[in-house]
Amino acid sequence: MTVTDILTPLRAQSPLVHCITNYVAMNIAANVVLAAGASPAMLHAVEEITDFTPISGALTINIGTLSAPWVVGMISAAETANTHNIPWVFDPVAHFVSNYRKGVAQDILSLRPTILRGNASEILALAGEAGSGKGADSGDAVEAAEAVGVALARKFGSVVAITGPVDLVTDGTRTARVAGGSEIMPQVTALGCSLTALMGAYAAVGPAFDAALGALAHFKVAGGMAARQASGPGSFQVHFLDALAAVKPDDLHEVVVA
Ligand SMILES: Nc1ncnc2c1ncn2[C@@H]1O[C@H](COP(=O)(O)OP(=O)(O)OP(=O)(O)O)[C@@H](O)[C@H]1O
Ligand SMILES: Cc1ncsc1CCO
Ligand SMILES: [Mg+2]
Repeated sequence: MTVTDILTPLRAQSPLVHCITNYVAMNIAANVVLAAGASPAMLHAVEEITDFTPISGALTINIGTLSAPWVVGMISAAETANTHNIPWVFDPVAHFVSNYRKGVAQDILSLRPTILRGNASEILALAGEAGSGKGADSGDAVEAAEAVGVALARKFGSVVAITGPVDLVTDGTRTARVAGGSEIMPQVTALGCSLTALMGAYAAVGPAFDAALGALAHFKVAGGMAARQASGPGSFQVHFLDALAAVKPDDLHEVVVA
């Protein structure tokens, strides 16, 4: 399967991406979206949703550091996106760590995100399967979550992206895998959250499956480039932003393996 070139229109249009994300991810996610070529805005107050979500090219919702007032904003933003046909991406960070978070994740999922993006432990737990996730970090293999990913895609009409050493994306019928990147990537916090934000930018300019695949490939290519320059997780972050900006549309085909 080849990657449809959505990166060219992404950079040409630089879509506005409304990101509701966590305190850990806000800065790096905004920098990732900018480096790739789009325009992020981080806001979550329910009072701003009716003005802001409809003028955005896409919405992303990440529950990494949630609290009750934020949840009201998240639900309102997802409903507003649905009303206005704005694509939105859901990242159910560590939703299995508390009953509260579990319930919030199911409430947001029931609103049928355009794309669901999580690590293998998060995707497994959405279907009630006990995995080995440790907080925000995955303890499960992507392959172990594949069947659940396909079932969730069919149930909610979402494209499901499961990340790890080899990423998997499915719409319930088609499946593609993306290899590459670097073992340093999970050692840098909030890179998955940043990928969710970038997926929003891709979804603003292309169909959901192609958008998810394009964003996954963009991360893997940039991760590989950055790892060749970096001497550890710290310098990796700097090189990763440079690499995201340097990636060319044709580079993305190299990492799609099936
Ligand atoms: N072992 C690995 N080798 C290569 N790439 C990896 C590896 N683990 C993760 N990645 C890549 O790192 C990026 C983030 O995926 P990951 O599964 O770590 O997200 P996450 O657990 O949600 O992260 P976070 O919650 O810290 O934001 C993806 O692009 C993924 O392909
Ligand atoms: C470490 C961490 N804790 C809550 S959100 C987050 C960022 C990675 O998901
Ligand atoms: Mg995550």
